[in-house]
Amino acid sequence: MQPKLYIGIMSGTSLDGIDLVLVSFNSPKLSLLCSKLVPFPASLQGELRLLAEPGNNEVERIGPVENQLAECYAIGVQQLLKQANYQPEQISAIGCHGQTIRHRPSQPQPFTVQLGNMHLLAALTGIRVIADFRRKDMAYGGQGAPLVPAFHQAVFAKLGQNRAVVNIGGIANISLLNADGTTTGYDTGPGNCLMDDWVSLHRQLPFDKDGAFSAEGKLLPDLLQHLLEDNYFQQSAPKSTGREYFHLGWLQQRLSGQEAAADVQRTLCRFTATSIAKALQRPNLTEVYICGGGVYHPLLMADLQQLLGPATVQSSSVAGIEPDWVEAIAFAWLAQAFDRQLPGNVPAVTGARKACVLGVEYRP
Ligand SMILES: Nc1ncnc2c1ncn2[C@@H]1O[C@H](COP(=O)(O)OP(=O)(O)OP(=O)(O)O)[C@@H](O)[C@H]1O
Ligand SMILES: CC(=O)N[C@H]1[C@@H]2OC[C@@H](O2)[C@@H](O)[C@@H]1O[C@H](C)C(=O)O
Repeated sequence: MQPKLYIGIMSGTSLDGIDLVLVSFNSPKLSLLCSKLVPFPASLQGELRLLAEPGNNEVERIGPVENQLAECYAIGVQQLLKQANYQPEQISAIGCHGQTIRHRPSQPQPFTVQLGNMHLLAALTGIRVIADFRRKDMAYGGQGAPLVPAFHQAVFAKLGQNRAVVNIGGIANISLLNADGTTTGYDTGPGNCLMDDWVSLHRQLPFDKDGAFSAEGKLLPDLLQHLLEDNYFQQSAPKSTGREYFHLGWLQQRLSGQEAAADVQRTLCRFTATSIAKALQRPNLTEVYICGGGVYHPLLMADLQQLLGPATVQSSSVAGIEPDWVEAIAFAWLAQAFDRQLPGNVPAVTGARKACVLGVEYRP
């Protein structure tokens, strides 16, 4: 059978830009043909940041931003196809996550919002788009997140071994790929988002490059303890969260104001590592694969290795997938699962009442 080509588009909670991948699926094998990061224009990034904070006359602003997102996604698709030397007619579909601006899975009327005018994306690219992956899972009582565990299971699991995959983006999420073939997982809490907010406040940098700011500070054990006391960490799974919960205000409420800025940064790094490590505690865990931007923070990786040993903590690249592209590949994978009418959610992860085919089709 001819391999099928899919494009995956992910723009995550860090708001650094759009990850695009071109993937060839020749079931059960997949190969990454081309990848690209398209940064957000500063004005769109600013708008998205504001829309992700509740209460800024969002309704009037959402419309234009949805169109601008579609335009940016389409530019990325065109650049990706040019770079890889493919034509739109050769692509089966684009799997597009959209841009999350609100995620409230646990209130009496749960909802999640991913922006992006997917009709416009289909019209601009001439390619079918599969999007709106989260809301069907929610309609069946699920959290609508995390969705990557099904993909992690398909590519990283090995029967007889307890493995874990950890995505450390703005928010961190884990997939536990158990020796018996079952998969569980959830959002563990902040990944890089609080470190990003803190270094931006004190050093006017978008993120703590190579962990330099964290490395200047010392760990504040009382603050670490205080941060870990938040109710989110006591809740049992299924659970998922977002930047509307873990933001700068959340951190500032827990500070005395006497702390040195670098010490807070060091403690935030340990906080992310500890919340992940606590979630992964189990006998006979052998391999932990890390993806997402957190893999480039050396102190975070060292903290994780220290807390999780004797399991090995390594980049997902050792298992054959570059850490920068795991999430975008997952959305290409979810689009091909839609086309094959295969379930995309893992009910044991999201808490949904049933396994569902996820996504909605937008035709050009
Ligand atoms: N060299 C580096 N040193 C330290 N941190 C880095 C480095 N490169 C990337 N990061 C971190 O990774 C983040 C981006 O990660 P990623 O692109 O995985 O997030 P995302 O996909 O937007 O988020 P999410 O998975 O929550 O949707 C940056 O904001 C930064 O904190
Ligand atoms: C609502 C939403 O967009 N959640 C994201 C976010 O970023 C990481 C974590 O929080 C995860 O739950 C999810 O993304 C991945 C792709 C997921 O659904 O698996």
